[in-house]
Amino acid sequence: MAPNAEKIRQVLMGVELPDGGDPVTAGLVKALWVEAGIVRFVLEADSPESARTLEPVRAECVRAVRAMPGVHDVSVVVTAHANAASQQGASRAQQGGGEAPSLKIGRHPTQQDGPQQVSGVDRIIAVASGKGGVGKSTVATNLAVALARQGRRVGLLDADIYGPSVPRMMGLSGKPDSKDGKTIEPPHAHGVTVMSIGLLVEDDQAVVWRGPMLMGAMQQMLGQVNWGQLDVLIVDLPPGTGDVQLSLAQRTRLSGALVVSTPQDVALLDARKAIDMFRRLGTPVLGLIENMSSFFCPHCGGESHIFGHGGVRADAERLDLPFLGELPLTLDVRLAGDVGVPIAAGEGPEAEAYARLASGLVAGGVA
Ligand SMILES: Nc1ncnc2c1ncn2[C@@H]1O[C@H](COP(=O)(O)OP(=O)(O)OP(=O)(O)O)[C@@H](O)[C@H]1O
Repeated sequence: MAPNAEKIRQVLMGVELPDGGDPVTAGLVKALWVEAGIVRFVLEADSPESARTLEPVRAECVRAVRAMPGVHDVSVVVTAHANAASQQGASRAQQGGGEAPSLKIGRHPTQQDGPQQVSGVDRIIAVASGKGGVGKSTVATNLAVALARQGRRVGLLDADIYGPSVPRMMGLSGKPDSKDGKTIEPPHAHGVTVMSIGLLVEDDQAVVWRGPMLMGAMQQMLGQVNWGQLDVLIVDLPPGTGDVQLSLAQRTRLSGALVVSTPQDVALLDARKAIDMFRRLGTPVLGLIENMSSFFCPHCGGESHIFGHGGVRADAERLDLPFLGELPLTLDVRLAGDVGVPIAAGEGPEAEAYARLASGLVAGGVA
């Protein structure tokens, strides 16, 4: 069985620091993330100088965690403390050595007063989920395509820092261009203008970003990308209630959020946390969507409810929120996502389900 975060911490307490003690007790282990045998964390040093001395510790941490039964992938990155980096940046700026505007993603954010409108974009809808893997990116992608098929001018921003899957689902790869060195030209696919953190950084780079860098990256993807004129920008958020969600809701004028969940109790529990977060942030929750609602066996045609059924509708009623529909669990949806042609771009019952979802949002004036 794969170990949990607590077990990983215990093992890391056996790793020795050069001047004695261990990285956990010394408070160096940050952003520990464990899922299905994959372990990622940051060793955060006080300064760039001490970060350089931590390489042997990093290697030892990787070795120790990798030796644990059930672990099959370990990634550990050493960073210097965010405050140390920003203090250095500030002092450079004071000395007249401030950085030129750059397209490098992951810089610290600039100051702004309250939530901002994104130039040329009429509405921004965040697609959120409490739990990972419930199909949030699938819904965001297909909804964007379905809206575009109904004649809306649609953008899709993949802000899922920890698992950007929109490029694959939309069939996109390669770094986007910049004509003037200041603005990023986003690619287009299936009638949708798309930008993803996954198109801008190496696979494992953004995973180690902390709050300010995430905020900076979000600000750049909204403000430095040439979105053109859009009726609606769909933002695929990371799962949960972290820095990206907070930063987006506080810094950008959102029309609202759609919350995707499977009908399972564990997913619903997390979805309620996401709903609560949006309510506290003053972001309207536009409605709840039940994904993987029913499964139709391709062999016998029988219907089964693998993750239960109706739980999201019941929650929507209880929380007095709109229930926007049920989307089936089908092999074709998964295959379509894997080959980069979203199911909503074709014909059939799944595409019709997305078309209904899209027309409901258009009719309601939110998309
Ligand atoms: N209705 C569905 N039917 C079949 N497969 C689905 C369905 N919805 C999602 N999937 C598949 O489930 C997997 C996870 O979906 P997806 O990446 O959209 O989830 P997510 O909630 O965005 O995950 P995370 O945010 O944790 O990366 C993908 O392989 C996707 O193709």
